[in-house]
Amino acid sequence: MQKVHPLWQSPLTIPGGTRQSPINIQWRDSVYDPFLKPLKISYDPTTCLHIWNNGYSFLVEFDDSTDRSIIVGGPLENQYRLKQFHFHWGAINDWGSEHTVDSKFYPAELHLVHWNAVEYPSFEEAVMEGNGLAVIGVFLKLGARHEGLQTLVDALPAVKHKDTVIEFDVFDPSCLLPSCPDYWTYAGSLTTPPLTESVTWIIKKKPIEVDEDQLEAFRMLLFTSDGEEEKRMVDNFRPLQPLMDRTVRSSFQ
Ligand SMILES: NS(=O)(=O)c1ccc(C(=O)N2CCN(Cc3ccccc3)C2)cc1
Ligand SMILES: [Zn+2]
Repeated sequence: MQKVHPLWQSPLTIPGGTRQSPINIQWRDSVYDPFLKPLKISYDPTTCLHIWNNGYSFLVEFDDSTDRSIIVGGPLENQYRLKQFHFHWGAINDWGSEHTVDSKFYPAELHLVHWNAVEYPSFEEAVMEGNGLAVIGVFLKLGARHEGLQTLVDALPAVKHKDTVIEFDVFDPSCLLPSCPDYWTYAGSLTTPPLTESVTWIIKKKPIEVDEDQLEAFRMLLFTSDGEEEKRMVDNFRPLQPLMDRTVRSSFQ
């Protein structure tokens, strides 16, 4: 009998899944790959469209009809277009991230979602292909207030309920990336339905710092629609999945 985690209403493990996400990154088991290139990121802040509470997280979505916001290099064969970014977080600061490092949870994790527009005609089709998506993961740790994040936090009360959207027309997500270029990379999956094994994960080694009020702003969002009994949007992370026959590579020694 498959274990079904109440939140995701999806099986905890995919039958026959061999590359599921998230995973624990055991630092000493990761393998330095000198052939990994630096990741090149170029985002156009005017491609930002809106913020949307989809009932799992809040997504900041981008106009992906052209190659104006892209990443290239790193472990990637092609350039990938930015589609959206979102976060996963906990009810308290002791957990919340999807990936862990040496079994340590961070209070939250940012995912910048990109798709292979060189090989596939749409995001929806790329979601179904082994090399369709590239997601940059950035850990959030408790510390100093993050000024770039604050513009996003200030807009969250407007998307408190599921299926609410607010226009958000200029934002450069590169302000949410740590300055350190170091990352781990491995072949994985979406961490929400349909859990397809289509993601090249690029997990930044260094976290960014955010303060308690900013994390609390995430926690005041709701899974529920206006008029329903309120359920706070917290603990929206998938449980860790088995590494199976995978190696995590590092871009650093
Ligand atoms: N946490 S994560 O980074 O792994 C992640 C989760 C969800 C998404 C996302 O935008 N969607 C997943 C598929 N869904 C729509 C869809 C498309 C085709 C078939 C079915 C459904 C949208 C992207 C990244
Ligand atoms: Zn995610």
